[in-house]
Amino acid sequence: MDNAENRGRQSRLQPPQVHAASAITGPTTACLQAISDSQNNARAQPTGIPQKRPHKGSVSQPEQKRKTLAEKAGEPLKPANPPMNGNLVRASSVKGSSMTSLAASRPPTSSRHAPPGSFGRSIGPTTRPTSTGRAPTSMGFVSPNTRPRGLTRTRPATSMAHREMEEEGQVRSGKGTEFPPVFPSRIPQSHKVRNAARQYSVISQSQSGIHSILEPSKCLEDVFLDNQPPENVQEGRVSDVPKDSSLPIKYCRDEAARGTPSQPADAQRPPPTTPTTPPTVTKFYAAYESAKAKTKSWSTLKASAFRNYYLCKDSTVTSFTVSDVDNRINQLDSEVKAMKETFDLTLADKQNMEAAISAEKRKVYDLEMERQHLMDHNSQLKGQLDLQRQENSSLQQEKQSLVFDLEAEQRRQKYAIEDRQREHKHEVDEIRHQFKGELDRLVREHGEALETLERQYHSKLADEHAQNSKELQELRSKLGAEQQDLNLELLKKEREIQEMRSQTEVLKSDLDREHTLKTALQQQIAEMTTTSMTLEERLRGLRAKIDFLESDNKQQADSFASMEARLQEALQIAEEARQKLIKEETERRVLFNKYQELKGNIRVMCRVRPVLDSTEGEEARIAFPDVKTSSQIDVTGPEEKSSLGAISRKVLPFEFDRVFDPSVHNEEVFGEISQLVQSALDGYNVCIFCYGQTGSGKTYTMSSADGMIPRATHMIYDTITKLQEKSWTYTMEGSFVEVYNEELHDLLTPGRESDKDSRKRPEIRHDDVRKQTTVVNCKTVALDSPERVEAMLKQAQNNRSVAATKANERSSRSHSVFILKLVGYNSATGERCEGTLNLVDLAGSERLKHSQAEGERMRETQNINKSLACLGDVIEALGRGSGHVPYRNSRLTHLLQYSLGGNSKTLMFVMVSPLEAHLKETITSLRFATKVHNTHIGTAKSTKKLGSSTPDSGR
Ligand SMILES: Nc1ncnc2c1ncn2[C@@H]1O[C@H](COP(=O)(O)OP(=O)(O)OP(=O)(O)O)[C@@H](O)[C@H]1O
Repeated sequence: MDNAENRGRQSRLQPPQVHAASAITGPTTACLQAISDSQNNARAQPTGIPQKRPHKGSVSQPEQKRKTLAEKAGEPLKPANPPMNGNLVRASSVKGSSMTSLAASRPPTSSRHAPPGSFGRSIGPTTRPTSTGRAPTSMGFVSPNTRPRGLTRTRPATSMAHREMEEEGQVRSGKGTEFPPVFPSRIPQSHKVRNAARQYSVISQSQSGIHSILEPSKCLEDVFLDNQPPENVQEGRVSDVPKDSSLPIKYCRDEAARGTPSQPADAQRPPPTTPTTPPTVTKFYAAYESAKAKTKSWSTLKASAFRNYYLCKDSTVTSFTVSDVDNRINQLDSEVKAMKETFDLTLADKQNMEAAISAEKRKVYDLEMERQHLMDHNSQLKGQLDLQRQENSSLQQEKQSLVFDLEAEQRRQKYAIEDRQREHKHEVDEIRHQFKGELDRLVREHGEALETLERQYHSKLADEHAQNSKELQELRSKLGAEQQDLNLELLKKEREIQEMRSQTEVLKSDLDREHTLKTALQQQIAEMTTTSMTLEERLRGLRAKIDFLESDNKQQADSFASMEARLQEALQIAEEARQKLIKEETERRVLFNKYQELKGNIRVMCRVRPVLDSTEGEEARIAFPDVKTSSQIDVTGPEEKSSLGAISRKVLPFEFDRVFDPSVHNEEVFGEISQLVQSALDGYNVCIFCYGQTGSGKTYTMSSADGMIPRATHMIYDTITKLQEKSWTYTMEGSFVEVYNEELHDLLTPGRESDKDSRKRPEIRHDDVRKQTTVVNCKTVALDSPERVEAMLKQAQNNRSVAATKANERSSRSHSVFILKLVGYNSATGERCEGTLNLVDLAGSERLKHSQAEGERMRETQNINKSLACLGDVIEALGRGSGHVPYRNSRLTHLLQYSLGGNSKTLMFVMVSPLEAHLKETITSLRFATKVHNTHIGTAKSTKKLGSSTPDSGR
């Protein structure tokens, strides 16, 4: 359609009559206005929807005679068909549904104005609320681009279609609801083609599922703008149009199409815009044009045959082709068949859609029911809430009233309490006042009574006091006299005690002196006895002389005087002799020490024990060749095999300070060491130790009943006793310790408590000034009698035995040291001396090389090896005169530090087993002893070397 033509036609449109317009209901007016706006604004916005058309197999129905606008206006208004409810509108957008089917499926009771809360309310054309925004509906008809509307404007029934078109524009022009084909003969070919194209599009799209209610409106708009629309087709929404609608707008169009004068509308309307032909339409237009050429004659014939309408003044039929009627009829029949098929398909679609609609309806119904149920529930809840609120408010009011009551009660109670307090205060004041008076009275009475009683008691007390004082005075005087007597007696006794003490002291000193003098006098007496005897002889001679000289007295007196002088001379000589003796004792000590030094500070002696019984095994070949000096021992060594296979045994000679054969007893042995014990008494540190393998006789030599220790102590007692004559007094203290695994243990502490508590373990302390060693945490026994020494040795032996029981042969694996401290004082000369005698029983030396011990035994062996090696190192260092002597390398040498060097004297006994089985150990011990012996200092023997071995005759 060209624009000029449209414009011309539109200009002929008459505005609706006022009365007719007034008869239109609100929505209809709004619909008209929307249509008008739509047409004026853009042709692309369709406003008309074709009326429901019957489709009963025929292509078209003969049109009813149309009434003019005036005729229509003259008719009474028919009641409008029920407006399309939401279901219908929604159904219009369902794929494949047609307007006819929609109209048919519309429920007869549906109302355009659905009740509030119904589903239709959300989409129906009801009056909108005066709001600027439109609430979205459940069906989603509201577009975000919805244009603003007037506040009071009624929503037209076709507004949905208009909005859809506004939103989607011409893009969706090819879509739409299927509607029956229209073949108006008065429609220009272009419109026919367009309608055919739309029809085709509708059919095809209905099958493809794309459908819209808007498209028919546009199609009709395109058609009816230029031509009269068929009856029952109304501009606007389908749902708004009744079946036999005769709305003024249609007649306006009719009038305009027929040229009936009408109100000029061009002045009020903007010129319509040229519609844009969609590409689909263009395509089908071309197809239709080609088909038109073929069916032109048929169309003409059809028009003449079926529709006299085509023979009107506007008819363009110019010729008729009669000869091809049958053919055309056949074609028509085929077309009709095709159309029938199309309608059948449409009907099927319709049924499908109806089923879908009914399903949706059910859903809607269910939703509606659910919503209704929810609303009911909500209303119930609301009711409950209201009830609760009412209850709450009533409770609040009740609470408020209670609060008021409570406050009032509190106030009342407060006032009552205050009143009570006041009353109580008054009462208390009154009572206090009364009691105060009463109290004052009672106090007064009490004071008076007290005063009376006090006076009475004072007088009584004064009497008693006087009496007591008198008695006390008497007693005091009595006690004073007694005390005085006692004091005097005490003083007397004290004086007597003092006198007794002084007398005792005097007697003691006299006794000492007498004791001293007694010895001297005994000598003097002896001398005097001799002298006396001589004198007696002389006296007898003198008596004879007296007898002879009886007559000569003077001669006798001279003789007595000379005798007196001789006696005095003898006494003087005795005193001089005593002084000389003391002096000689001191000189002896010096000379003895020098002698010991000349003999050497370290001496080595060898002792071979006897074979105890025959079960001990074969006896080794040990010889003692030097019978005179007894200083050599020859040991026949083990068998040796020469390169020629000859077996020989070497004789190994060893020479020491003294060698004791098995026949020598402890007494003789002690005779050799007694000089060293004397050195200890003289104030020297002496160390005597026994070295040798287990069972070689170390303990026997040292600690047996007649061993070195008891003999030394006995000798010391004897010497001390003798020295007392020379004004020497001695104190003697003994201690017995054991060195086991490089730890000191006290053998005199019962139970070995020191082993349990490390704080009580014996510790070595050296006094570098006095050159003395002290063992702290160690029991020291004052040995004031030989019995104490024996008891001490017994206890030490017991303790060591206990340990030996627990640790198996403990005595063989520990060093025992008997320490005897000797402190002497010479009261005559004031000399003082302090010496120590150490008697050491070393652990068995055989473990040095041949032990295969493990674990605890290995530790013991290592400690024994270490201590014995350290002892050898110390002795070697002393022999070399080394500035540093490694005393601290072992606990044993540390303990014996001041008994192994300096002015100390050391004696080593090397003990030898006589058995052949112990030969190796014997030779080892003798070699070690020789090494020590060769380190002698200041002795000629120290330079002695071992003599060459004399080969024994082979077997
Ligand atoms: N000169 C001797 N005369 C007689 N018997 C002796 C003599 N020497 C040792 N005996 C005996 O030999 C045995 C072993 O002696 P003793 O226990 O003194 O050896 P030991 O070297 O001290 O051993 P251990 O190292 O195990 O203490 C003892 O029975 C002892 O009485």
